[in-house]
Amino acid sequence: MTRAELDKRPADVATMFDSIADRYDLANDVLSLGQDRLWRRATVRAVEAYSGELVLDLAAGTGTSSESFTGKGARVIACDFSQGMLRVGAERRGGASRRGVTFVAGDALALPFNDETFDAVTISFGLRNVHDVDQALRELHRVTKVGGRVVICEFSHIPFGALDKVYSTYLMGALPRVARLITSDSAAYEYLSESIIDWPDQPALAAHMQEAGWKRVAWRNLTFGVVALHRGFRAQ
Ligand SMILES: C[S@@+](CC[C@H](N)C(=O)[O-])C[C@H]1O[C@@H](n2cnc3c(N)ncnc32)[C@H](O)[C@@H]1O
Repeated sequence: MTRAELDKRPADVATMFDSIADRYDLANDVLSLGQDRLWRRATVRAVEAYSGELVLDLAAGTGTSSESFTGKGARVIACDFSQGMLRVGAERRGGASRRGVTFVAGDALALPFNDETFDAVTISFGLRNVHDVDQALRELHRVTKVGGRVVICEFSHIPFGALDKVYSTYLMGALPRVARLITSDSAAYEYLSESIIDWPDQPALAAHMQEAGWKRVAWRNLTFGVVALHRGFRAQ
């Protein structure tokens, strides 16, 4: 069985993602009923990276989203601590540095970048898996230039009781069973469901961001709040 527990020990999380790396993107499409593509497009629009800008895509995994940030000429550093996810990403692109995206191994809790390096930092479906969320938010703030922005795309909570109940039933019942058919590893997806249910809601995550130093924090819900996009700015 390959799964992390909710204490999210870094070695367990990295091993779990190593083990599902090959079929990770296919599983996303199926389990989200294709919604993941809409969520990724919304994230790219929120980051709005322009030519000459440098973007950090943290917990980039196989780099599924990373290349879309280069659309207007920005360069992207895709950083992750799972060697398996990085390997699959680099193999698919024919190298670790291609078409404006460079893969770099690194831990969100101690990023291998100087202060004020990036114009924009973003993390999609990664923050929930990090052992110390507040430390990761501080590290993202540290490596962002003054005036730069953060965009966090993460599973969240549906603010309507009845709909949230239906969604929780899907998460705990059907999702791990379908995932087993695709990845032969339902354990990693049981962790996914539990970690989503355990994750702070939209206002609580915004409060964590403010504590880490981010200003003008705001969010918007996607697919009724299944996913939320949080944004903030570095002021000093
Ligand atoms: C669900 S995947 C998301 C991948 C990608 N961002 C996407 O949207 O498909 C979560 C990723 O977070 C990475 N991760 C978790 N904790 C991390 C940490 N402390 N430092 C760097 N990456 C981490 C995992 O290795 C995994 O690739």
